[in-house]
Amino acid sequence: TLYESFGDVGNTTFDFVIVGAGAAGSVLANRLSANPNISVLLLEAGPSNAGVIQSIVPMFPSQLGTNTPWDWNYTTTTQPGFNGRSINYPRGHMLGGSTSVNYMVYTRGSSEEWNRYAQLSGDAGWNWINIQKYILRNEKWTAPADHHNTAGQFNPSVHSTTGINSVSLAGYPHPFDPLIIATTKENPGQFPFNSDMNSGYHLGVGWLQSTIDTTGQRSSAATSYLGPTFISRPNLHVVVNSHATRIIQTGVDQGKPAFRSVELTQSQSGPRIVVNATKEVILSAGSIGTAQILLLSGIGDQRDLSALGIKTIINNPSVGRNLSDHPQTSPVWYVNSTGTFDALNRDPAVVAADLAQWQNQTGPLVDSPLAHLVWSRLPPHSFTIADPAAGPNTAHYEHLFSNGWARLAPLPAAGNFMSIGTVVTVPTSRGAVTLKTANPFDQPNINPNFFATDFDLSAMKQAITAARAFVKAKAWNGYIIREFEDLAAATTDATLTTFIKNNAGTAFHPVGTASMSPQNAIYGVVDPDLRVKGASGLRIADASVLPIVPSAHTQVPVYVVGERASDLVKQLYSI
Ligand SMILES: Cc1cc2nc3c(=O)[nH]c(=O)nc-3n(C[C@H](O)[C@H](O)[C@H](O)COP(=O)(O)OP(=O)(O)OC[C@H]3O[C@@H](n4cnc5c(N)ncnc54)[C@H](O)[C@@H]3O)c2cc1C
Repeated sequence: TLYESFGDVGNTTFDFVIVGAGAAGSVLANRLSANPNISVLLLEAGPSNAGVIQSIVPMFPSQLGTNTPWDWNYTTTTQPGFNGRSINYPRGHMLGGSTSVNYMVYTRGSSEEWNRYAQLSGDAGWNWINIQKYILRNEKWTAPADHHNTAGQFNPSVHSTTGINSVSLAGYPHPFDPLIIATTKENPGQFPFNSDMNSGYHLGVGWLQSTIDTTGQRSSAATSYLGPTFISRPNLHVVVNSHATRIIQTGVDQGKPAFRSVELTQSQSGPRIVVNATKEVILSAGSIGTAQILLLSGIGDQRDLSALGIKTIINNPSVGRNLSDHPQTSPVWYVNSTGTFDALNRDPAVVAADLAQWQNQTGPLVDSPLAHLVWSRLPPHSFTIADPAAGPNTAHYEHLFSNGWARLAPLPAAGNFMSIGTVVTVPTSRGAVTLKTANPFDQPNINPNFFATDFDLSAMKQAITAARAFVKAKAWNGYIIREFEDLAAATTDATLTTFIKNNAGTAFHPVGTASMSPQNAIYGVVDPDLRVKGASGLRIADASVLPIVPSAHTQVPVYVVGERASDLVKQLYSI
């Protein structure tokens, strides 16, 4: 049942209390409440997703960001690697969390990535073979909105049609689709075609798969795992506009502090309410939210906490540290086409016409602003550090094609564009989330520490050079007019560095602030079963537990975390 007001729930004790209704929290709420004898409270700080058209229409994620009620409106600390800029750092603030605001790219990562998670956590349960069942439970492969012939655009044998979260190929063609495919034929050495990058082998150029359903609507954790048949369960209580301010020690179990209470409020100045879990509290507030709640609750680096007057209950310096995220830049080209989505961003009449088509499940709005993806490796001798990729078949960088101007900076008044989002997917820089104050409503300090290492900047330069090589293929003659001015000015190593530092931002994939580590490791925040080290009754399931950012967009990995966490909890309590 969905509640706007906590007072309507009529109870303060549940089997499980889950904080955060994002990619992982929604999965746990669904899977644990499948047993009608188990009561679950799911707290979400943001509003409901119901009727939010900007979230439902796949083409509109750029309307869900900073200065909207659906974003946390975070900014980073000043980033030396970005010429001292501080950037907006979007995180979803609504039911479904960031899956309600994201760009819907569906990528599982390489098999090597998961095998590395198994190695880093000391638990084979996280390896590629063993997580397959969670991928299959999550994914519901569906026909794209235009029902075009998809033969050769994906490999049906690696997909599931029986899961819960819709995934499809693009439902509207882009003018450059044939040019991208022609490039893979012209230059298969550098840009080989990959018929399905979600098979465990992701290198190459492939058709984009997105969490969009067959009617051309976003499929999020809210529309799938918290869809009408699930959210109406009487034993599942979902309360929106509920900000968890801290977790509270409730006793000591076998020498460990137990945390089975959560304090929340429905407005900054409103009363604080305490809710209790008879079994567990599960934090799923994301890489920023979970770290902040732990620190506010006295779980963190004692030196930092005492400086803010917070009593330390578990002294663990790993909390909030080890933040890793993907840096991204957007090289842009002028193109000889009126079939880009730039007109949509200039002319309200085009928006109205496209929306009318979308109501009939057709037209350009049934897709996200992204198209094909390319996953590539740097040449073997182009870097001197140990290979930061999970293995020889894991990409160092990614290209994302967009059929228009895809920068956050304002669209120029004239011109048609193509963007190639360029992402370093194995960054070696590490940052941190720390508290600014002890007030739960003050933003924490968020420092992704972008381009803190030479490798990360060098990889970005090489990735942009590769994007330029891609559009040099003959297939693009007559389509590409020229590079956008700032890219065209980046002709030397120094000017390319300036271009990158002035333009780079986040690819929105922070992880690692409550990392899992082997059972007895003295670093890390959770054990491989995702229980908080040194605590009782407290688990974490969200992006924060991933020890390294995967060479992938992160929603699928986090859905897997949610599914596996659900299994581990159900097994432990025989439910
Ligand atoms: C703009 C954007 C674009 C992205 N694009 C893609 C993409 O195309 N493909 C992809 O795979 N991934 C993408 N991602 C990343 C992906 O969505 C996230 O990795 C994933 O959703 C993380 O899941 P999570 O459960 O850790 O956190 P979230 O999904 O962010 O959920 C956390 C939830 O906890 C709530 N919360 C936080 N603090 C509190 C509190 N104190 N009290 C109560 N509730 C709280 C939040 O409001 C939120 O609902 C994108 C993310 C963003 C922001």
